Amino acid sequence: MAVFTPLNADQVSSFLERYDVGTLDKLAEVAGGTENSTFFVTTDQQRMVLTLFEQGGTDELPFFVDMLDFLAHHNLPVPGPIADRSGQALQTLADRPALLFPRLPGSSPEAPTPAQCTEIGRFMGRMHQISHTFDGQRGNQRDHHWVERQIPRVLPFLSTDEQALMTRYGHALCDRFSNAPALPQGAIHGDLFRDNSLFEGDHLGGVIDFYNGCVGDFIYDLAVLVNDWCHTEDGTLDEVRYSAMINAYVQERPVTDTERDYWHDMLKLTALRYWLSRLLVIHVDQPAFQLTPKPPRQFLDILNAHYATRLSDLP
Ligand SMILES: Nc1ncnc2c1ncn2[C@@H]1O[C@H](COP(=O)(O)OP(=O)(O)O)[C@@H](O)[C@H]1O
Ligand SMILES: N[C@@H](CCOP(=O)(O)O)C(=O)O
Repeated sequence: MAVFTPLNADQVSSFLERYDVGTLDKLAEVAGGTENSTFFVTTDQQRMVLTLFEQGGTDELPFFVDMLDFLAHHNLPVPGPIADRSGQALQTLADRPALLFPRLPGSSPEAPTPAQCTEIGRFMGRMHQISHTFDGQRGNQRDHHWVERQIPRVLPFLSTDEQALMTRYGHALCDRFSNAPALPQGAIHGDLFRDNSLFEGDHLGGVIDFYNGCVGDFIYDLAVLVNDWCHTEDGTLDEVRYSAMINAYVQERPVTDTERDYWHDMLKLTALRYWLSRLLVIHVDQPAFQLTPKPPRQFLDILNAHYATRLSDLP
């Protein structure tokens, strides 16, 4: 997908005059964006990314700015938004809210190595370890309450077998989490798929796309990570990647007994969350822009894999 709102070099040059970042050398549209318009901006001083926000709900942008600032100040490899000369990060450009970020190095892994799984597990453990002190407020918009509300919206589009599975799994999981004690919480990424990470070899260059970021259950974040990073093409789960990831995670943030108790159901709940969100994009809440939809089936396979084979417990 190309950008939704094109910009020319004059517009960006005068935009950059608000900042202390040098003068424009090169402007390039980023083809891979799915929700926003993204540009690589290079000046005589630095490499940056400019994002124009195309979706509604921009009143939540200050939360994302605060969260990224917080994480960047704790030396995590995330793009802390660049502020203008008056200290303001959030701007307007071409009638869209706009943010300028440092451009982080690397590319997203397709088949992560165990060493990359160790790195990303360590990143998430460190992020969670510090993030219980983050005081921003935004609840998890894709938790079990959301799952429960969305199930009836997609059922009409499923086969009889899939309807039965979604109803059975959905009710069991939502029931379990509705009656759960409070799980440890803090700032979480909420969508740390491989395509939101950048690696140079086995070194983590950075983590991007925090727009599902919120204050939520730490093991929700970890389960999203495991489901995307540790499944193979045929939907089976790779124990080598999994062990590398969770062992690195618990070295940074030890988990509690309650988290261990809920872990396997959290893996299932988050698989169901993506089966649902991908179905919604195709059948119910089609985006304003034409996108190539991601396959919902992948997450049904992961969900079934969790019911068929229990991964090892959290250390
Ligand atoms: N800070 C960054 N550093 C390097 N590349 C980035 C950065 N932010 C975004 N990108 C690149 O831009 C692409 C689209 O950005 P993303 O925030 O994921 O947009 P969208 O929300 O539209 O999917 C990413 O896949 C990545 O290649
Ligand atoms: N990583 C997700 C896309 C983002 O999820 P959403 O619920 O914010 O649409 C995926 O691969 O489906």
